[in-house]
Amino acid sequence: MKLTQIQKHYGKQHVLKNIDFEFGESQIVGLIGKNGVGKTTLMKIMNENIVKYDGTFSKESNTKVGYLIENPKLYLNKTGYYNLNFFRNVLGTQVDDQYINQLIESFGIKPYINKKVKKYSMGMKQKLSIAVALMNKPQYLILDEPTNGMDPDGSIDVLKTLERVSKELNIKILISSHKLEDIELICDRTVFMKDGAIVEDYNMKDQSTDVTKFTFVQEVYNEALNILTMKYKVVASNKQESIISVEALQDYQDVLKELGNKNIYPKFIENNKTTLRDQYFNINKGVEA
Ligand SMILES: Nc1ncnc2c1ncn2[C@@H]1O[C@H](COP(=O)(O)OP(=O)(O)OP(=O)(O)O)[C@@H](O)[C@H]1O
Repeated sequence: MKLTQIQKHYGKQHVLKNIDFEFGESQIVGLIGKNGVGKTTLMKIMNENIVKYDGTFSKESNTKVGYLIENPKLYLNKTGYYNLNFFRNVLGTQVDDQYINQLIESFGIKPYINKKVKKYSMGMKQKLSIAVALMNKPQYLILDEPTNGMDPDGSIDVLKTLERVSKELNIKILISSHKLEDIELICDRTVFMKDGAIVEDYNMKDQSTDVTKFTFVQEVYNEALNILTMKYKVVASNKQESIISVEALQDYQDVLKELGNKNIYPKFIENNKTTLRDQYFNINKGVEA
């Protein structure tokens, strides 16, 4: 699944600006940003709910996407099992009972699957809604703020369930949130949005590692990123500030040569430690979302 140079306008409002995004190796990607930065719009392009935009969105043939973007549509007067079965029939998917049972196991909803949904807690409803979103056996799942309005315990339960489901069913998940702690808990990569643009792409496995941070002039940023990505492990990249961090380098001779061959000379190079929280506060200038 790949988005290239996506632009979206609503009237005069420029809502998405030059978005490039690909899942790559990551299993769970967090999309973080304040209200109104364009997270939902981006997700609706990925589930093909929005089809009018500039740029390209492509996915491998036969790729299916499950999603939970707007409020879940569950039949509250019916049981959890009825809901799963109903949506299987509505969608006309070919999934068998074994798949439904696997969902029930993976989501840990067996103890109350035969109870009416109106008796469920918010977290239980949310887990059922996400199970419904997987009824088409997708390879990708897109979730817009799945823990919105939940207390911390409920949120952790839903997130840990998602982590398990992602592994057991081998599904890649994109999850938006404005809560940093949600993202830190389960995501292996975080994409930060600000004012309709992706301003940082952060590999969570590399949290707190030593990095070598390059600052460039804006004009060469894209080319510098290409060169560095080919030869080095890019840990974080910030297009807006034209900063690229790679896994710490002992000396800079080789990298300066690589860049110099293309007439690219960094403005600054420094060795640093970086964490998700640092990145987040850097982007939002110390203001919590
Ligand atoms: N259908 C629409 N028509 C006009 N403007 C829209 C429409 N949908 C979204 N917008 C505007 O586009 C901007 C981005 O909205 P979007 O819902 O994508 O942001 P978001 O990051 O998901 O925010 P939130 O966290 O509040 O859901 C907002 O200013 C919003 O008002």
